[in-house]
Amino acid sequence: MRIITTGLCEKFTKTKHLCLNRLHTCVNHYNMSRTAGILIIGDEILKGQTQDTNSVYLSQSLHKLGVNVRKISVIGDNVDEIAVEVRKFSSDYDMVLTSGGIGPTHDDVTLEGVARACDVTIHPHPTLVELCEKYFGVKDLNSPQLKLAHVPETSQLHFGVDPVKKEKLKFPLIAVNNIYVFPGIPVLLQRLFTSLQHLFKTEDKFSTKEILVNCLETEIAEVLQNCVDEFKHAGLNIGSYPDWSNNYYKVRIVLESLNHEVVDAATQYLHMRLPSDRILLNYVLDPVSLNGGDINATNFQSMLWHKVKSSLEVLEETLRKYEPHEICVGFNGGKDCTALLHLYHAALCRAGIEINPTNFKALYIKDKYPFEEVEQFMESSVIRYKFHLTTMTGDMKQALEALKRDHPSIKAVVMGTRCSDPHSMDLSSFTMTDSDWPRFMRVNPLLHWTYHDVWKFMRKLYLPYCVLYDKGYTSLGSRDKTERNKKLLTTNIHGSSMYLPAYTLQDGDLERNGRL
Ligand SMILES: Cc1cc2nc3c(=O)[nH]c(=O)nc-3n(C[C@H](O)[C@H](O)[C@H](O)COP(=O)(O)O)c2cc1C
Ligand SMILES: Nc1ncnc2c1ncn2[C@@H]1O[C@H](COP(=O)(O)OP(=O)(O)OP(=O)(O)O)[C@@H](O)[C@H]1O
Ligand SMILES: [Co+2]
Ligand SMILES: [K+]
Ligand SMILES: [Mg+2]
Repeated sequence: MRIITTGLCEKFTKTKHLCLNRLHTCVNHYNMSRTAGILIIGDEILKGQTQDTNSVYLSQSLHKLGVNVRKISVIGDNVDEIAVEVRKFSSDYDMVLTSGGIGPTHDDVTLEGVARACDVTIHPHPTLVELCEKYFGVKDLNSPQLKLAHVPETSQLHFGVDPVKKEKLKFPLIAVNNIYVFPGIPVLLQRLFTSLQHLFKTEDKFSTKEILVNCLETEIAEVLQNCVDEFKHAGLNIGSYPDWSNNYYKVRIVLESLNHEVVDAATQYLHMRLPSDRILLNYVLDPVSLNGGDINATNFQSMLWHKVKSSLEVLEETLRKYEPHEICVGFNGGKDCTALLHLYHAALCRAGIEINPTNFKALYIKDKYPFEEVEQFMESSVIRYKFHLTTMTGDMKQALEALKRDHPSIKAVVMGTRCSDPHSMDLSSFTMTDSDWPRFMRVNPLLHWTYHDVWKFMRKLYLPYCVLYDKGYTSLGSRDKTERNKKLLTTNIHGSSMYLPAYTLQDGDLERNGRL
């Protein structure tokens, strides 16, 4: 390997360093980027009374600007502790960003801490005094209003310009050496940061690639370690993040470097060594935003496409017969209504109906012992699809009576019932409820779908579904009356028993095996 030792890397003039030839990669390029430390200050955060969002905002924003955030620290409103931490951060990192503690009350001591860290005193800054006097109409230097004008002697004031309105902001960001003192109020902090990005911006940009794998972390740890070793001089950062809630992958591998060639090479390295059938290549992060555009002939085998088309026709007919606010989807987090919900959303989009909680409604009849996982999934579905969920409790008939009474505009319930469900053989696409039931039109677009059709549809489109279906459940009722399907019980390579996911069930007729 040829080693260039002459001169400085064109990108990094900070330190003289070696460049390894092949990838033109600098030893520890990654670690040589501009570094930052973030200090979150406030007793309320340590007590858990306020949730800190500023560190998330700052670290994301700095990362986008090519800054390597090395540490986030949370400390209380204590001058000594602030001074110690600021001093350490200031010498350890290229820049320090603090949040909080610059208000007018006794517990706002950040600027005092910063002054002490820099061995300077606090004084009233003429520009700030003038600003505060104008803003608050108070002239007394000892007033709380003018406390805001007392800053470390060597402070620099940075006046930002609103990137949209192009107006100069009223209050500046206070900086002492490499320490930037932000207010704790998130909107103020964000406004200041966006208006002063140039202070933090670097020449660098992180290049990032993701590999999603459907393996356990234990199964890929060795390959990842080999990759780390292989690229250890190339300035590569690899993260492995398990996701327990995703239905399609178990681990997200993130590769990152300031040199995109390193990321490309490492990605290729991993693609060659990870089990290829476990790597997700076309994962769709947000199937909902496709507005049903993914529901087309190319995505499905012809038999299933035929059924999908018929179901959409039933939904189109429903939308001709009823106003959107007269329709709701019977949604209990089960697999059939999850597929249905997506189809109905697509039908609304295709009909040019705006997606909002008035036009898109669902009904949940909650029984006494719901699975927590089901309810979590339902909550995330509400956010994902932006529908209004009406929740009714009690026995199903009573709940439907209450629905009639409390929501008289609802005339039709779209359901995920299939012919193979109990008592469902003779249903049609449009069947009124039985005479001894509260009267609603039951719309059944999925009647002719099989168990496997539902899974093929959902998994092809990467629709999220309730995690219980990945843990051996194949049909869901209440918690006290639902078990995993024994047909999915198997033994893993280490000899312990485990359940396979619902979509692997061979015989669809056995889907209700776990229903007691
Ligand atoms: C909106 C709605 C209308 C229903 N109408 C009837 C009905 O008319 N006759 C009936 O026997 N069951 C009716 N049911 C009950 C369902 O057929 C079924 O028993 C129930 O959804 C429980 O299904 P599961 O056993 O698969 O969980 C209705 C359910 C809902 C949500
Ligand atoms: N408690 C409920 N609240 C609202 N709708 C319901 C409820 N129970 C059933 N439904 C409607 O009836 C349909 C048929 O119920 P079923 O339990 O067979 O299907 P699922 O819950 O979608 O899936 P799974 O068969 O896996 O449980 C559902 O798809 C849904 O539209
Ligand atoms: Co170099
Ligand atoms: K990890
Ligand atoms: Mg169910």
